Amino acid sequence: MGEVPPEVVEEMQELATAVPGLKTRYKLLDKIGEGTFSSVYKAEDLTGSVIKSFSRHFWDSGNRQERRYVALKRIYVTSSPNRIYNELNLLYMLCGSTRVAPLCDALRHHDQVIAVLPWYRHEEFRNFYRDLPIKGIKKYLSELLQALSFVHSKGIIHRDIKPTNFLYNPQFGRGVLVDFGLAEMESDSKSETRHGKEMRTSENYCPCKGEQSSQGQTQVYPGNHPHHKGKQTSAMPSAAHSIVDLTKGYPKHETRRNKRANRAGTRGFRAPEVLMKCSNQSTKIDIWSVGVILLSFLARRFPMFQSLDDTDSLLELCCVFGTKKMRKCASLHGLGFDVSGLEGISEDGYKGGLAEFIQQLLHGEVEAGTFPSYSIAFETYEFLVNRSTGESIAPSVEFQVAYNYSQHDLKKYHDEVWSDHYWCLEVLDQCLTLDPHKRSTADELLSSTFFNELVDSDCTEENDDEDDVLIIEN
Ligand SMILES: Nc1ncnc2c1ncn2[C@@H]1O[C@H](COP(=O)(O)OP(=O)(O)OP(=O)(O)O)[C@@H](O)[C@H]1O
Repeated sequence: MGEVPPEVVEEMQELATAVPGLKTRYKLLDKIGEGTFSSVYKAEDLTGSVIKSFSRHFWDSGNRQERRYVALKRIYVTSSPNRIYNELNLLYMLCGSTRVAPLCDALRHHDQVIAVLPWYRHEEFRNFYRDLPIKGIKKYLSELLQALSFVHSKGIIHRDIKPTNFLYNPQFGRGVLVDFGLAEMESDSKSETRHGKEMRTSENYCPCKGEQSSQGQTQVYPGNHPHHKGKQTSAMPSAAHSIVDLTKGYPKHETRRNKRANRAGTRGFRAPEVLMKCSNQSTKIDIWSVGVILLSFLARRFPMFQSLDDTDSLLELCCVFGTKKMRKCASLHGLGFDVSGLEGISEDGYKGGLAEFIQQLLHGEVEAGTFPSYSIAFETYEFLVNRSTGESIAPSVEFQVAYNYSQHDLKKYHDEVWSDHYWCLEVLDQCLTLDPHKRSTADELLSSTFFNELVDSDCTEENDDEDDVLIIEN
């Protein structure tokens, strides 16, 4: 570890003083992260109790000393007690998976709250997303989806899936989900239900719920119940809630009530139903964010979407998917969608779907000659061009030299890599499906052909919480 800057040393001293008892159990070593709601420090577990109780969560790098390190997350005093309680409580519920960072210990003194997690040696996404080969992307996604499968099985939505919240080590092929600061129980996210009571009002009802039930079991709402036909009750939505009118803004004298829903998350990663204030949000919002990460890998862009507000974010999606699909998606959530005055947005978006979108992005880089022709990007580009034109691009000389491949090996390599790309694009389409009810679950994705070769090796997640012991002290 390099030299710790004096201001960080001072900050750590202040923290050790602010929380009596901390010094005897943990030795603060460095600051490793700073987010909106917390600062994170690397520390040594002086008593060894954390590692003893949570040993299976620590990644073995071959360096035994590393297994003594923990991460101390100091939650800022500006966070509301409810928020802190929510995060710690959810972390506690999620102790049973090695792909979710467990809460090993928690310290509190007055308004100072510290969560203790194992420390994970990981690589920053920015340093590897351009170069991870397709097999590496497969492993990354499999780790992330297994973490989500576990989280979702507990009925919890993470709400903030993004690369900085999934600590991944490309060398070990292991990843762990962190930061449950925005997470919530799926049942709570549906603002129609509070304290177990159904509260259907026009602000919190989303018609997609009816759509969902028509796809699964039938659910009767006053508006479509035979006895209520023609008798609109005031609590039911009469028409679209509000029009997402991207050109004209909102009507000045809007009489319809605005929709209310949880919109927490990080820009660029939020699912369309979050942007459209759907009150029937589910664990599928996390799957959308997985799709955005996968898009970054394949198109070599990070961040992929950068808009500052919800309207611009919807426009970005509109550029990719086209107005027809976005209108359909909006109507699912009881909204209109009007972009008639805007130029350059087509009805159909990329006709060849996400594959064509990625091809276009990579094409710019091919033209600029910014990536080597034996990289993952070149493989992806080659596959996409071949897919759209049916013509194979001749394997580059650099490629053959770099991998020392004979023609026979090259063909075998291509068959394998291309089938990986084919199935990978299928996973991408399933994640980035606009209709959340048609979007796949983490379990469905994990059983797709793309992950077949990993099934035997690592899709068996142990789920026995027994040896995880939580010690909470004031
Ligand atoms: N257990 C850990 N091991 C190693 N590094 C960690 C660990 N937990 C967090 N970090 C580092 O600290 C950063 C911030 O942590 P975290 O996301 O939990 O805080 P946050 O305040 O909620 O952040 P944000 O506002 O970005 O969501 C992470 O991106 C990561 O780099």
